[in-house]
Amino acid sequence: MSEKSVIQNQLKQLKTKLDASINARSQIEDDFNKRSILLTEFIAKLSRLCKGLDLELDNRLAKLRALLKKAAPLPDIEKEITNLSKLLNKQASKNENNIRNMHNEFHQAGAMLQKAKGLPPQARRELRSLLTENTESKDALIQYVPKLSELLSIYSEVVAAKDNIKVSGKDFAATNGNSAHTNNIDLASYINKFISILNGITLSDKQQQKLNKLKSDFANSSSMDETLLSKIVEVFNIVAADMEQERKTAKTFLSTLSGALSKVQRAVKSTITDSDEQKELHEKINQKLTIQIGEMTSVVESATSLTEAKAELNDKIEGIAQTVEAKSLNELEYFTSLEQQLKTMQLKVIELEKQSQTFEKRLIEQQQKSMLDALTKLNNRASFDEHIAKQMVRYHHKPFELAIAVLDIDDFKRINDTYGHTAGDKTLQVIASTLVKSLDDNVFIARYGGEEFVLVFDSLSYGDLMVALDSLRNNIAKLPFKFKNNKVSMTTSIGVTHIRKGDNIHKAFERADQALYQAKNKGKNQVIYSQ
Ligand SMILES: Nc1nc2c(ncn2[C@@H]2O[C@H](COP(=O)(O)OP(=O)(O)OP(=O)(O)O)[C@@H](O)[C@H]2O)c(=O)[nH]1
Repeated sequence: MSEKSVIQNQLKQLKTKLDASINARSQIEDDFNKRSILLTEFIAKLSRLCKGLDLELDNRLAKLRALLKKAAPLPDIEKEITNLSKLLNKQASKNENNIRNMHNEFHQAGAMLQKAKGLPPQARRELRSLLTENTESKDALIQYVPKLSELLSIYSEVVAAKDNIKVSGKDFAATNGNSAHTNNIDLASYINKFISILNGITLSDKQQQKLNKLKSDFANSSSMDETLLSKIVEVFNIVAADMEQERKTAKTFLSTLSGALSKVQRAVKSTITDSDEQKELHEKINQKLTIQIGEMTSVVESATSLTEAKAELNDKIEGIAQTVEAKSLNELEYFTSLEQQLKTMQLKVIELEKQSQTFEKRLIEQQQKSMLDALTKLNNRASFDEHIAKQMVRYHHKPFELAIAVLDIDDFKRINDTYGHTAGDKTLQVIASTLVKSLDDNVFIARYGGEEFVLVFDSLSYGDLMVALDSLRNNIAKLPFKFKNNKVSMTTSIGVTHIRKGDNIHKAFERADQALYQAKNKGKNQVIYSQ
């Protein structure tokens, strides 16, 4: 083999090693890309979950997403993640404060009730055990705060009324001899007020069943006795049990979230350290290579004969080959360790994804629940407000046959008074399901409150609307209700109007309500259209 071909051969081998080294390098780059995609996905998920919690948190997450999108340097990303962690902690302590206030409110009201005179012994015992059980502050749900406060104030009102009734009952009895009558009137209004509050509470399925049972027991109570007060205490217990459950779920989720975030933070940090060390090592190897190549050039320049040059060049090429080999080896090690980290991170993201899916599902369920009426399972008033607001926006953008109908059950009070509240509830449920069965799927149906329903039609002209509503009215009138062996028929009055140019929700609703009023005045069981 000639000297030239030996050198060519060695150069060829050298080139193959350099190619391998370039390949390893591009694999590392791919790996970096995969990592940042994972991190981006993670942050996107985090943003979705935290959306609306806090404006600053939303902004910080948006900033982090922007950094990831433009592939900003890792230290910048790490800094932003640290800020985010701090903010999440701040958010958590803000929540804690709210909860602590709520907790104090709960206890103050409880203490006040304990002082109330004439509290039956059983209710007093249960109240005491409720307060003792709840001495520790909870991570309870803020949305229950107003409901609980309302319940508490009603509870105190009932207790106060109980005392007043006793006193005024005596006075009344002295002059009139009819204290029982006064008692019943006050009791009915408290029961109605209390029931309408209970209707606004939506709990988990298990606790909701208990609450519904209590609601009907409560409605059937006829005297301000010990059982009635102990039932109110039971309502507290049920709500408190649901709050406890909610607290546990939220706590687990938040700790998983912050755990996952700190793991990601650690992974990003270790990537930075790794890549810094890697950079240093590469620089050293490159320096060594430059020196070795420089030495090769000076060998060629100072060589006096080809043989001398050949021997020296062989040595130098050997040296360079070893350096390149060391470089590839080092890159391979780095690649393997990165791959390992990537796998770990992938697992963490999968785990987090599962957790966030469960949490998201729960949030959606809760949101849906809060848009449904607990008794009839129809949309509730909040849901109607949201629906009609959207329809009005659509209408003002491009008018269409949008109509609102208000439907009210005739003489409903009679059912409650004659057959009891449970019969009244059952009637509401049967009428609700008749509305669903009688109307097309595209009609929006909601329980507006009490015995009043609201319907939204989005494609019927006057004639078709009146046919649909009259047939609905007829279907309800034909329902074969039977209470305490008596056949009872129920009728409804309906007021309806189309939305006009220049209408707002309030004006249109008022017009439908006026039409309903006319229907009632003209003898009930009819549909009146307002122009
Ligand atoms: N059972 C039951 N009754 C309810 C509920 N919400 C409201 N009510 C009762 O519905 C009745 C409504 O009575 P009124 O407003 O006098 O109306 P009405 O008897 O239907 O009379 P008209 O509307 O004039 O035909 C009251 O007795 C309320 O207590 C509920 O969720 N369940």
